[in-house]
Amino acid sequence: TKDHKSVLILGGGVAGVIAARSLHQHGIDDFLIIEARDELGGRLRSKEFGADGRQATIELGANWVQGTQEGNGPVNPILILAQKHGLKAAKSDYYNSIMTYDETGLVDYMDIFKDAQDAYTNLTIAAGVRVQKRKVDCTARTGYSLVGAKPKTPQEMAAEYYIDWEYAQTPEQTSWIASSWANNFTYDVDQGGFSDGNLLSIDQRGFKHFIQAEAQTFLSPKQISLNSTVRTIAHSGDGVEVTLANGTRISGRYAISTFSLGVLQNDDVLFEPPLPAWKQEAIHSMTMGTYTKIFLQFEEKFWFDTQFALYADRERGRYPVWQGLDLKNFLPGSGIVFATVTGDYSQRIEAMTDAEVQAELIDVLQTMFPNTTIPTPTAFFFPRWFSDPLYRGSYSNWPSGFVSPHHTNLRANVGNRLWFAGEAMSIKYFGFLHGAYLEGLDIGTIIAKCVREHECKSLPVIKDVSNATPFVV
Ligand SMILES: Cc1cc2nc3c(=O)[nH]c(=O)nc-3n(C[C@H](O)[C@H](O)[C@H](O)COP(=O)(O)OP(=O)(O)OC[C@H]3O[C@@H](n4cnc5c(N)ncnc54)[C@H](O)[C@@H]3O)c2cc1C
Repeated sequence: TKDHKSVLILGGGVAGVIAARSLHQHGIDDFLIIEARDELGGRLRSKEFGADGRQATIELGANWVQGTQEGNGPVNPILILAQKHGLKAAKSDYYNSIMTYDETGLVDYMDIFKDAQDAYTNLTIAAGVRVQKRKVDCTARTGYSLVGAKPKTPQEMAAEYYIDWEYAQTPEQTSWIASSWANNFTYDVDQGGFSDGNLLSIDQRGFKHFIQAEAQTFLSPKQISLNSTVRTIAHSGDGVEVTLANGTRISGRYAISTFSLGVLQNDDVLFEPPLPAWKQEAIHSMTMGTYTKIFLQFEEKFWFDTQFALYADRERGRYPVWQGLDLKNFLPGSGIVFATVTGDYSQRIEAMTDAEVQAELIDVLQTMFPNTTIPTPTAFFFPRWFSDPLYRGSYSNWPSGFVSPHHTNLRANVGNRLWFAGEAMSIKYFGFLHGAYLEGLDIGTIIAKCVREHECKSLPVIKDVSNATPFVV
């Protein structure tokens, strides 16, 4: 055993760094962040992309501060950090700076696009009514159908997709109620949200800069162990012992696992003893979505001048959303454009070669721009989040079969010594950076109290998640 610490923080993403900062702020510095990669930031991952001499920093993972602040209302804590550390970001105009395409090229179907937004507003309002009436959750697809939105044409499906791509799963896979509150608590000022504004990081130090700079304000090198992959987490009433891939063992009185839901679901890290049944049920009942950005660089820009473009294919989810970076206020002259796919489509392309995916994208661009001969890109890249054993997807999404007690259990500690934090544990902001931040803050604060007072007050657990009314067959 190499070391003994008061607290082991497993994972150095936003939740891990902010948990560490909470401990520090409460006078506890005897902790160690154990991180598999060679830097802090987790799903804030940037990359130098482009042909030689024409490279730019692109974001493979999180890119937006989603929901900023309106007036003196509640502020997204990520915005505070971004401003504190001078992050360079541009205003993202999702709904106005957009052009629409289909299989015949440029076609204006903004009326359909607006109808889809109205349908989504109706969906969230109807979800609120269900909450008040204590009605059960259903899928967002059920919700859409009940508010009368039944997209059938490629344009209608693409317009609807422009809302659900954020959940990285289809309305069939997504909770009607939870997706609505997730939207409201981040974007809807009338419902206590931050704002409907979004800032896209174009900082050439990478979006990760804000969290790495924050870490530098309080962390010393001896509090971080990089390039250290955790294989097993042994936990008992006395503490936690972690074994790394190289055999090193590190122990702590407490541990906070901030690994993604996907990592917990796929046994990439083993718990000894295995996690209790109530915890496993919660872990496997939430879902991990995948959101994939596919980057292309060309010698010259030949595409739209708006920030976004929507492409309606006959197949729902086939390369529907495009974003240009070669724009004033973004990365002018970069020649970079990227498409986003999500969910099952992400998994599909992860199973293909880069060359195959590139060929499909060129094909779609050729359809969108029939009067241009699409040249060969000078650079091409997309990350494989779903297959990556450090993530197994991009972020969590709440399915309709996942009920509130499941969430209570997902968040709960196991015994007094093993705790959990990270975006998936945030009831209001699951999926988002600010969800990871607020969970790190909360659990770090709880553990600081545990360490100081030698006693821990557990989070609630519901051992048997049961129906209010039994099934009668
Ligand atoms: C493609 C994509 C786009 C996104 N877009 C946005 C966005 O625009 N805005 C937004 O708010 N959110 C966005 N998100 C979500 C946001 O990135 C996450 O919610 C947040 O970064 C999660 O932070 P975390 O600390 O909970 O987890 P993580 O960042 O996953 O931190 C966990 C850490 O554990 C490490 N780890 C994993 N396994 C091991 C192991 N065995 N041993 C040691 N270390 C390990 C990982 O390397 C990681 O650093 C996006 C995510 C992705 C992937």
